Amino acid sequence: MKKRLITVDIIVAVLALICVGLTVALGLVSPTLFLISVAVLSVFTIVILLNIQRMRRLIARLLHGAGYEDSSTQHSLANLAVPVLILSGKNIVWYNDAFAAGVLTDREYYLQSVYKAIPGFDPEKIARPEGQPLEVEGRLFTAFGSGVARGDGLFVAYFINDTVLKTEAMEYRATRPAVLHIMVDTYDEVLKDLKDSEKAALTGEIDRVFENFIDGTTGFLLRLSSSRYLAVMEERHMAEVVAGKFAVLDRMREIGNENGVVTLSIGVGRGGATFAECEKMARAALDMALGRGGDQAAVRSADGGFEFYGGVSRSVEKRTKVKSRIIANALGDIIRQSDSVVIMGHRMSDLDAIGAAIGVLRICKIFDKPAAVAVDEKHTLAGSLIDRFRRSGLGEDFITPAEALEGLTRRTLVIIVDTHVPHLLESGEIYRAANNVVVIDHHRKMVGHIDNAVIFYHEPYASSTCELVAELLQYVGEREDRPTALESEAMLAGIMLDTRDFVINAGVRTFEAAAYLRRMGAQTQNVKRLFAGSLESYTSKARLVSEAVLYKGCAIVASDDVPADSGVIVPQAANDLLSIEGVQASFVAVDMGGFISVSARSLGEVNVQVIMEKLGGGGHLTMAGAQMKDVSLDKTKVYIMAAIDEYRKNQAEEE
Ligand SMILES: Nc1ncnc2c1ncn2[C@@H]1O[C@H](COP(=O)(O)O[C@H]2[C@@H](O)[C@H](n3cnc4c(N)ncnc43)O[C@@H]2COP(=O)(O)O)[C@@H](O)[C@H]1O
Ligand SMILES: [Mn+2]
Repeated sequence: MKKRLITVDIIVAVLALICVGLTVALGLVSPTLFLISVAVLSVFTIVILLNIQRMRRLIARLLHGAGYEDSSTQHSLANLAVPVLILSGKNIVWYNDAFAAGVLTDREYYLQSVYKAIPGFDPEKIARPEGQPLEVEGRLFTAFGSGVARGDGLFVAYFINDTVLKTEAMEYRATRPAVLHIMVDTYDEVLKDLKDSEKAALTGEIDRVFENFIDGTTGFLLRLSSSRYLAVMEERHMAEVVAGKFAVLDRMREIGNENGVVTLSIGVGRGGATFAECEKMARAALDMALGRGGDQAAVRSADGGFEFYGGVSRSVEKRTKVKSRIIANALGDIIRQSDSVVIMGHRMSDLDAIGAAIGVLRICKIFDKPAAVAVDEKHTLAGSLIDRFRRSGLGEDFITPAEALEGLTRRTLVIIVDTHVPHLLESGEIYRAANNVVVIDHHRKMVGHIDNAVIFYHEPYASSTCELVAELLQYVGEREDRPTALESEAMLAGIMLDTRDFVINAGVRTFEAAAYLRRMGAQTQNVKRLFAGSLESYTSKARLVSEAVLYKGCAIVASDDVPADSGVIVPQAANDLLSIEGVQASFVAVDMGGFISVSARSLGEVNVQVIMEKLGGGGHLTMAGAQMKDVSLDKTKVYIMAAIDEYRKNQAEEE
């Protein structure tokens, strides 16, 4: 077909050249005849131009073959109510009346390029079983076709007008419900000690922000209590709220007084099949937002995934001693009802995990229950603490996970400390084999957390798990049931680790817990000794610190120059880097042989949790980490820098 087109083009060009040549020759022989022939030529050209569409149609008929004319195929396609188009290569050579009336309606398109006539037209996509969605003249079609997708063969395309179906489907999706559970985190704090008129002015400001938030939508917002709201909005508006990264969090944070700023926690359920399902998802999402420290939005989608927005401010301590007392009573009851207790922390346990486990062990001893701490002593960062207990004749308190598993019965209680996600446990097998599980943890809520615990004591506002356990100890047993000095020092070590010696996250309750442990005989100099390392590890740590480069207020180290058993020197180097002037956050990445481990720290101005989440890790605002497989150190450094870039960009936008 292409060849035929070229032949026609050549013949037309040759004839035109002959005409021009003859006219010129005539002009040389007779100027009068020349003028006549020019006039005839002009009239001829005008006639051709006036009939160009008819000629195109004629040529098109010639091109798609005389055999096709008047054929039964042609008649069946011509009369078909479905718009049909025939192409030769990229050129439109035929279409039926339904196509002219319903697809390209403005003029004729014979011998025109289909790509110009129908932008986006793709023969390969059209030939797929699901066809190609196309928009032509404001109408929506799905085009199906067959034939030679490219080249010079014939290609037949059918156009199904599904404008109504698609617009209604879009409208259906855009009007799906999204449910939002909203909590004003700091309501009581900011209103504390205010005069009635001041309270009215401040709550008026809060209401105005909420009104502006919902007014731009077709949804509604209901106040459930002074600090709790429920909103329902259409998916089209929810998508805008998400695209705007929940700007309402920032608007609200602009309100405040000397007591603090107003922060929100928002849980969103979207994509559920019913209102009830979305509401349930929203509740779970709010739980997650609060569990991560508040001042953020958590969005739960139908596939069970979470997305988080915000979370830039420091969390406000929101705990009550009443809750501690209730938990202590409930824990006492369940320990009493069990035959034995196994306590375990997270993998690569540290002083907070083992310190808290030792505290819980004391609670079990108060109730006279056989109990032990399951720990993998080959992979622990709390070796100095466990050794100290062994040297004091208390080695039997520590057993291997395999031994614990062997002794597990239906009535064994498993108490998990310092983590709340199954994949970080010292032993997933012990957890899975347990009938009764209790969780005590202070980490920000993570996706996929343990959901079958009889007691889930989760306090993201606590500095450490040891702080929580030290409080529980004060409410169990009789007056004389007290932790020993050795146990108190173990718990104080956990608090000092997670607060970096009371610098980070140390609230009133932290100091109260520390004071209690001091009263129980804990000596800080003994605790400090648990942190002491060898000269070799000190030198390695100093080397790591010296390799730091500064980038956008952050110190970054990427090194393979660490001893095989580098243990605590990596997090310690990250801690030390924060003492350098101008460093707001530190990131130390090392090759652990098989994977890259990153320790990230900040003093609170930078949320390292958000940055580490971009690398697949997590943690807290001031202390986070990530582990990466199949990636080089250099690449890790690039990823860290990119995550810092994005964080700084978001920070700048929020300011
Ligand atoms: N992949 C991850 N997902 C979620 N959360 C993660 C992930 N990887 C790490 N995290 C959390 O991030 C923080 C920080 O972890 P880190 O490894 O950098 O630091 C922990 C210990 O290695 C470190 N540590 C232990 N002993 C000492 C010591 N003697 N001196 C200094 N530092 C030490 O302290 C961190 C303790 O963290 P904790 O268990 O959370 O209390 C951490 O939360 C990870 O869970
Ligand atoms: Mn820990």
